[in-house]
Amino acid sequence: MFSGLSLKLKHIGFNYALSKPVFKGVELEVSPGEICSIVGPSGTGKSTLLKCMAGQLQISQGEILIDGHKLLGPQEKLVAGHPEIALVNQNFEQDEYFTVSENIANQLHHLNRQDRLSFVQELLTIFELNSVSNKKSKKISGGEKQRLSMACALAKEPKYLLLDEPFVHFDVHLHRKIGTYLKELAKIREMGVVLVTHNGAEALSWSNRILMMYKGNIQRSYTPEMAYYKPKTLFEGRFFGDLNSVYIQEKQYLFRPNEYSLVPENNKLAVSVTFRKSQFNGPFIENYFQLKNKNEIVLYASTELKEIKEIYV
Ligand SMILES: Nc1ncnc2c1ncn2[C@@H]1O[C@H](COP(=O)(O)OP(=O)(O)OP(=O)(O)O)[C@@H](O)[C@H]1O
Repeated sequence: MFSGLSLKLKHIGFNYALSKPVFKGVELEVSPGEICSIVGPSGTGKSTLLKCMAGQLQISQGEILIDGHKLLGPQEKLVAGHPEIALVNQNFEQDEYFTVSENIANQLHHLNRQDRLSFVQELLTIFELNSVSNKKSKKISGGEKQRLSMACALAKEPKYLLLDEPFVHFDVHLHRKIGTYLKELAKIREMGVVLVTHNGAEALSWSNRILMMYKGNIQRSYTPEMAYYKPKTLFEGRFFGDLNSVYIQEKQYLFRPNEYSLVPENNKLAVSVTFRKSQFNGPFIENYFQLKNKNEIVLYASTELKEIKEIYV
């Protein structure tokens, strides 16, 4: 499918000094052009895994291969990291005494002057940094620093881009714009992207593949459609939005708030419900119902479903 090159984790493990392993035996392969998201509970090791993949932390077992070559850890080389791998996290690594434009341009020495100027301008525009382009980067806001950090990482034209919650300060419009840009760029440049996020919607709309990490390893690999509509458990499915659970004859059925019918349908099972409340949510109304066992479910609809006593799932 791709050119055969990849960022490959072979059975890697890591522990902070004197602590028990954060993870053990992690296997992962990211191909050029692929966007792969990692989701999972807080403290499970997602950020640590990205730092290992960037060559910033020394793994305790296994190996990491970048396009077939071993990635050296910080104990094995003078300057930690790899020129083909860029990591964007909350530690913004900009030179505070350079302006925003200069910070971006400083990553572009591989280009000639004309291409450098036009790429700087493209990134300033995409990341909406034009109005602060001449400000020293120590004088810009937290959100602007985050955008600059991402612009600088993209300016390096890395083969692999590792993003750790890079969009937390972005508003809805910028979030969508940058996500779309990133997707196009990954495809055009054949850049492999690993995105760690708590935002399930982000993972669903941008990724080719979603990895679920918990209990010290990657437990599941899903397509976005499978992660949303075919989660293995309630625990996993809830990372991607509301998920209902009902028991019919002691068997659990999981379904999304848009996966129901109000009229009997072949192969669908009836569930008795009692309307509780509704809540406006922009494009739809959330209708909350109680089940016989007192558990709650939520259904999305264009109207209030006050009169409904039975649904089919
Ligand atoms: N510098 C450190 N020294 C010691 N332990 C650490 C250090 N950084 C993280 N940890 C521990 O390693 C484990 C994994 O942390 P990590 O930040 O990788 O998790 P995470 O899945 O990214 O969490 P979150 O989703 O909350 O950001 C946690 O138990 C954390 O407390």
